[in-house]
Formats: sequence, C-alpha cells, structure tokens
Amino acid sequence: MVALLDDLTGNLPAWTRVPIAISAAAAVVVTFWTIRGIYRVHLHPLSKFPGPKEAAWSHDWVYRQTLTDYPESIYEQLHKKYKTRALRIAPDELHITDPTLYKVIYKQANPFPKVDQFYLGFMALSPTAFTDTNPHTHRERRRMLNNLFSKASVLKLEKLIFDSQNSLLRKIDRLCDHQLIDIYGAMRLITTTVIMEFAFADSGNMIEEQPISFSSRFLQAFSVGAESVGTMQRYPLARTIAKTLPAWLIKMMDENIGAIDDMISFSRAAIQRYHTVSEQGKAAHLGYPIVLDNLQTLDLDALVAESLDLLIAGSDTSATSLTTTILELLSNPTYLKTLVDELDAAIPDKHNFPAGQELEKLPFLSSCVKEGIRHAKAVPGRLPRYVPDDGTPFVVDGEVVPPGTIVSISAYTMHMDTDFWGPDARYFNPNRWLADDAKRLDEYSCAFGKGARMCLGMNLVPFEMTIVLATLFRNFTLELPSGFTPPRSVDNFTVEFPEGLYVRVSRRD
Ligand code: HEM
Repeated sequence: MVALLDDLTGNLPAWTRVPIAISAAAAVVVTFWTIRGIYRVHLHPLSKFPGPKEAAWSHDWVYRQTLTDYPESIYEQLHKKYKTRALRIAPDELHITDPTLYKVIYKQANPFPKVDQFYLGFMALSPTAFTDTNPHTHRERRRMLNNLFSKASVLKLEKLIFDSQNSLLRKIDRLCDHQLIDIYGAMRLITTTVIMEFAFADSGNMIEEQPISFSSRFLQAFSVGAESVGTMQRYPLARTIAKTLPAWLIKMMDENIGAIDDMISFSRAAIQRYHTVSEQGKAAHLGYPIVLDNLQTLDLDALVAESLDLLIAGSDTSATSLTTTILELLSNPTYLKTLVDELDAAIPDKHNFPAGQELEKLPFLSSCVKEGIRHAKAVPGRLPRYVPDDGTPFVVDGEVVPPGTIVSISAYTMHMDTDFWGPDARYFNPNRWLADDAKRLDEYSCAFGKGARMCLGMNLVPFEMTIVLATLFRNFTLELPSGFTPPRSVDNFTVEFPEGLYVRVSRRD
C-alpha cells in the first residue's frame, strides 16, 4: 500500500503526500465498511431474518437502543411491525419472542453459553458467578455460593432482615410528618443493607448515612455506573481505557465510568473492614453465615469482584420489585385494602410480629410478592447467549438459526405473553396466584431466569419482600400524593426509577 502510494504520488510535491495518504486510508475504510454492510444486509446467513436495515448493517443500532429508557418496548413494536418472532437487532444477533424456546436457550444441562462481549461490559475485576462465561469455572463458583443462598440459609437471615427493616421504619417514622417519603430510595437502602451485611457483615450504617434523605454515596455511584454498561459492552477500547488509566483521570473524562471505580473502592474497603471484624470473632455471633467466609480461597481481586457483583445483583433488583409492588398496591385501593385487612387479622399487635415463615403463609401477601416480582420484571431485557454448534438445529419461525448467532428471550416477552398469563398479562393482578391451578404459573415466571444460570438470590428475594411489605403496611398508611404521575422507569439491565417514588406516609396503630 505504502509502495503503491509512493508510485502514485512520486511526481507530486512533498506537502501533498500526507493529505493524499489520509484520503486513501479513509477511502479504504469507507469501502471496507460499505462492502461489509452490504454483505451483512443482503448476503449474511441472518439476512433472511427481518429487522431494521440499520440493525443488520452495524452494532451501533442496538447500542443506541440500549441508551433509550426501555429497549424492550421498542423491540416489541418491531416484532409487530415485521410480523416476526426472530427480529434481527444486530448483524449477529436475533431478539426472539417464541416462548417455547425459553427453556431451550436457558436450560439446566448444557445451556447456550453466555456472550463474552455483553458480560465483559459489567467490568468485573475478574470473572464472577454472574459474568463468568466459562461453564466449568462458573460451576465451581456456583458450588461455593449455592449453599449460602439455599432456602435453609436464607431463613437464617430473618433477624438481619427484621432488624434492618426496623431501622428503616424508625427513619420513616422520624421523617414522615415533615416530608414525602422516597419509597424507592428507602427500598434500595433496605435491600442493599441486607446484602452488605450478608456479604461483609457490615453495611456502614447506610440507612442513616444521610439523615433526611434516602440516598447514599454507594447507591449514587451505582446508578451512575449502571449507565456506562451499554458503552462498555459496545466498545472494548473503553474497557481497556477504564482498566488502565488512573481513577482520577477517568473521573475527569467520564463520570459514569469513574463511578465504577468508586464502587470497587467501596467493596475493597468493606472487605478490609470484614477482615477486622472476622479477626475479632464478631462474625461468628451473627447467627447467619457470611458470604466472604465461603470465598476465602479467592484472591483479593476475585473477592472484590464477587462481592461487588452480589451487591449489584442483589440490591436494585429487589428494590425495584418492592417499589413496583408498593406503587401497584397504592394505585389499586381494592388490593391495598385486602392486603392491609389480611395483615391486621394476622398481626393484631404490631409490636409482636410473627416469624417470616408465618408471614409467607399469608395468601394475599405471598400473591402480592409473586405478582410484584413478575410485574416488575426487574431484569426485563436481553440475556444474550450463543447458539451452540452441537448438531441440534435451533429453529425459529421455521428457519434454522446458524450456530454462533447471539439469541435471547427476555423476561419482558415471557411476562407479557397472554397465552400464559391471560388477557391481563400487562397488569398487576395478585389474584392470579390464588387460582386453583396457580402452581403452573411458576413455570412461566422468568424474572430470575431459568436453568444453570438462574439467579442465585431467588430464595432470598421473596423472603425479604414478604418481611419488608408486611412490616411497612402494618406500621404505616401509604398514599399517593395529589397530582401524582407514575415515575419514569429506566432499564439499565436492571430497572431503576431515577426520580424515585415519593409517597405520603402516616403511622398506624
Ligand atoms: C427481584 C430480584 C432479582 C431479580 C429479578 C434477579 C434476576 C436475575 C436474572 C434474570 C439473572 C440471570 C442473569 C443472566 O443470565 O445474565 C440473575 C442472575 C444472578 N443473580 Fe439475580 N435477581 C434478583 C436478585 C438477586 C439477589 C438478591 C442476588 C444475591 C445477592 C442475586 C444474585 C445473582 C447472581 C450471582 C446471578 C448470576 C447467576 C449465575 O449466572 O450463575 N440476584 N438474577
């Protein structure tokens, strides 16, 4: 190429050579880009699957969708527009809405493998239970964690959950006469406190960190950092820069990416504090196992990465499910009254609360928990996997999807399906879980995923939600303020409510 340019520009003045070389390089790039685009749109094995031309042309289209508030509703519209259950959303990716294929992709034995590029975007210092795409090392990590999150282990967290919730209720009690209460902020504080105490035996008294608000430094960093995930997934170079440049420089360049470093520092500090606690022998008296105790064979980076992922995976997901449940109850007086009546009958004396397992037996409360998890779809979007090359054809809409293609079926798709849930699939209806044949609904509920990569926290979440909802509604009356409009929800892999949910709260006898 250089020799060719030399031949072509040999007789031209020296000062013109650099611009000509730049123009030639640009022409090569544009030609390559155009030929590649035309190949992808018209000749690529996925060209038979419909979707926006721009999506087939380059990965920029799907990236731009991840920057919108709620990509799944966009894909839903496009499935309708193109009348397809296999929508092409990137040169190498299909968004699928055939629910019968959910358990094919996300199965227990040999599930379709996780997509590296997507999970690297979460910027773990080293592979974690959530981000590891290697089935063998993932299995090892899950083995270290599974026991801690079994139902039997989760029951040991009962006192921790009650104690943390009581601290939160005291704060609400102190503030509710003077201000609207940000229920989303409050739910983030309780779920993050529980998971931090479980992981490190220390939550840094997060509930009282800000005396008159329900925010915290960690949660602010979390929200800001979550906004960078899409960019980190799209641009490997951004990941390299974020990992190599000093933290102060990254913060100057990009606040969102800088927030990831804040969270890593937070996790490191918590681990150091834990080692002190552990040496003093305090952890042994807590009455529940500490996650870090089971991970002592990991090096420090792996420990920081795993703990941080547990905090991230376990806080906003549960907080969003709780907030959604509360919002739906406040928006529907009949459901709210049914719940409050049930709680009053079961708990005549609010100073003498039944055990968590007794609360789990309350039919309407437990239906609200299940429906809240379903309706919230706290992780609503793509969980991308590669179609394996194992000799079994993967067929959608009668077409074979080539091995190596990235595919996913979202919780949004599964939970909006009227064949499973009936005509009111889009609405919060706890009564659906009280029907005689309600057991079958568990199978269609995909909030936690399914199969070998199913959520580690799926026993903890309903138990925690049960205690939080029971104590909240038994102690307080919550109402939507006049002129209320539903809060904006944003899908940053986990759904968040960036402006919070402010409600009027008053004490009950
Ligand atoms: C309502 C609350 C929650 C929801 C909706 C939820 C949802 C999910 C989903 C959909 C996945 C699969 C992700 C994927 O395939 O990429 C997942 C995985 C995971 N979740 Fe949760 N989660 C919740 C709470 C929690 C809690 C409380 C914890 C623990 C503290 C937790 C820890 C994890 C971990 C470690 C994984 C990775 C599992 C693996 O790949 O083996 N989650 N969760």
